[in-house]
Amino acid sequence: MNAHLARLHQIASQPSRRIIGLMSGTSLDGLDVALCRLTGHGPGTELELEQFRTVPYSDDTRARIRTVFAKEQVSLEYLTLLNPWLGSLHAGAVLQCLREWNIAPEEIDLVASHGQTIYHAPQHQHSHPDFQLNATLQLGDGDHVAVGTGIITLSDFRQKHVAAGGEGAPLAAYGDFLLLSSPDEERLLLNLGGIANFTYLPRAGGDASSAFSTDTGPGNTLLDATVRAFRPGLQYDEDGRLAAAGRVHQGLLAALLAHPFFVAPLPKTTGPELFNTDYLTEAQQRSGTITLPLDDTLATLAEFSAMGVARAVEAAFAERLAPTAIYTSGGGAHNPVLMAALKRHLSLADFAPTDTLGVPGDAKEAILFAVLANEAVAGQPVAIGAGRQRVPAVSMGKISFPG
Ligand SMILES: Nc1ncnc2c1ncn2[C@@H]1O[C@H](COP(=O)(O)OP(=O)(O)OP(=O)(O)O)[C@@H](O)[C@H]1O
Ligand SMILES: CC(=O)N[C@H]1[C@@H]2OC[C@@H](O2)[C@@H](O)[C@@H]1O[C@H](C)C(=O)O
Repeated sequence: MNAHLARLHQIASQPSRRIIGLMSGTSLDGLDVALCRLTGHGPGTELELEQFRTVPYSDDTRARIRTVFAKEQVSLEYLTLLNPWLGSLHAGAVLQCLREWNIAPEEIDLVASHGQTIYHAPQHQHSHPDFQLNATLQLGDGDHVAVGTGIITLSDFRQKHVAAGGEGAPLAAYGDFLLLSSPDEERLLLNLGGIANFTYLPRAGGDASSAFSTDTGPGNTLLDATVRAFRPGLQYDEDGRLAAAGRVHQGLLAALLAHPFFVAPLPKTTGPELFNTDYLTEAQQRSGTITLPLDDTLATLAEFSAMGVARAVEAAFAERLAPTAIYTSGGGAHNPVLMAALKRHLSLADFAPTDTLGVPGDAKEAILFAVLANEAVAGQPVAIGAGRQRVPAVSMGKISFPG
């Protein structure tokens, strides 16, 4: 037997595994590195987050990714070069973290690498009628991560989801279901990243077929892009200070919300391919607000993100009360203006960070991929959302051996 296959067999048979989850989201702030000890698999999975660090991206790395990120037309040569380059960069980041944590690569069982989403093209969003299909592309080749770290690596998690009828996202529901279901309450887990999404979790032991996750629209992506455009040098509106000084412009808000995405059935996904500065400019033109001051624009964009969330929650729970326990994660949870708007629109809910459930919000998505890798080697396809379109019961991740 191939020695790596034998090692993988042994890893799959262990009672627990040490898995490094890697995630780099749409905000391009850096690579999230979560060293997880996962005991068991399936709904009984126990997580111990041993270490977590975000390895910041340099301006050069950000610039390289932005050269192709969410763009319809790019240089194919550049894209080809970026794929192994990012894989090697991510491998280097893993080794750097392991050195800091005083852990040898041999002590790690698996790396679970999401890669960098470069383009997300669900059928409802892309513009090519020749292709009646969903597609999504993540770069950061898994073989490069495996060879660079010497650790068996699972990567490219989203393709199986697409192949089985999903949009390739959000995958959050699969990990949330395994780690965060509670017998005591139904939950909404709200992630406020570049794009916002939520997972609905029925009570543990209840009807798993009703669990699902959906994107709701922009989280921080339009806020960040606007700050970057008006204030070069700033990456985002820290603590929502600029937005807090502004006022919501109802005309611009209505123009921003006038898109079919907000009335499309759940679950659905989106990305900065749609929600970008062109989207904002077009809404400003329609509402005559091109000259609106920056603080008012940001206040309106925060309200827009919150209303996207509120509309998706209303759509999901049109026939009954929505769960009142909402647990937040992602960078937007640190934005008080966004949080205040959410609390106004979902006034019956109690909000708490996922940290109170033992899952630090900033690490949650990196942990998700460690959990998916754990299921792929030791568990079963995660069966949730049955009967709902676009929530296939699959195990995810492609396996790369280091030699
Ligand atoms: N103190 C803060 N005040 C305001 N906004 C903040 C603060 N801290 C983080 N953010 C916001 O959170 C963003 C980073 O969020 P996060 O890391 O969750 O995004 P991501 O993982 O890249 O996104 P996605 O989930 O879409 O992939 C920043 O770009 C910023 O907009
Ligand atoms: C295609 C893609 O990378 N989507 C991301 C993005 O960032 C947030 C939102 O849009 C979510 O759908 C997804 O990531 C998380 C980890 C998910 O799949 O659940």
